[in-house]
Amino acid sequence: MKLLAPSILSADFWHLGKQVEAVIRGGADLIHFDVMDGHFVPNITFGPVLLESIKNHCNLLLDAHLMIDNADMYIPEFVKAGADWISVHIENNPHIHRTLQLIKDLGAKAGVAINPGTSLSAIEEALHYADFVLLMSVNPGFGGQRFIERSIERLRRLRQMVDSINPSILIEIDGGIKLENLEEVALAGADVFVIGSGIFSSDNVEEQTRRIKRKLISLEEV
Ligand SMILES: O=C(CO)[C@H](O)[C@H](O)COP(=O)(O)O
Repeated sequence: MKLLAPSILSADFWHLGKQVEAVIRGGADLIHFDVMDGHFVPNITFGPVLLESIKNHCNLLLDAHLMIDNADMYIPEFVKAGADWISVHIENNPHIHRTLQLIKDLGAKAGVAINPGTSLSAIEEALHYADFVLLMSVNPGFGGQRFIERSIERLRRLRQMVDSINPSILIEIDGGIKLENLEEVALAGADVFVIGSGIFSSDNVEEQTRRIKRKLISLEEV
């Protein structure tokens, strides 16, 4: 199963509700939230209040990618606000077992996220207890960046690691994914596709979501 997770980071916030409705009609599986604190990454976005207001009008799973320091302190608030999936970074969460367990104990799916410059070996141990891995294919902080080509090779290696250590884990890829490189990324082993500018920069967000979702469905049969 290939899942589509539009990232609202690139949405038009004046029309946020309408844009979320458009991706739902277009076939999105999750809504992805890029939570940034201006410390771990050089940008500031939003917190649990925004998730909560969307949760109240949306039946899709909400996927919160926490690019923040002191994640343990905020995880309960994100779960309370309606986050179904939460990912935290290996780079600034040294007690990753405890943090992932906290997410699971609160009833959400727990993901470990990894930056392009971090060796995959850093998450090997966490694969035994995570529900998903979020592989960054750009340096986190901003939407609309170019896909880092080496991510394909990393994705292939991660697929092998996951298949041998814990095949139930889903691999989510995030950054620079467009309709044009979807096939290459899917064939390298991704299960969940976070797409921001590749959806929200379109004049027709609903149709663009539908095109991407159709492509993902066709790739499930490959
Ligand atoms: O995590 C992110 C940035 O830190 C974004 O989710 C990611 O970059 C998606 O945006 P785009 O599809 O435009 O690259």
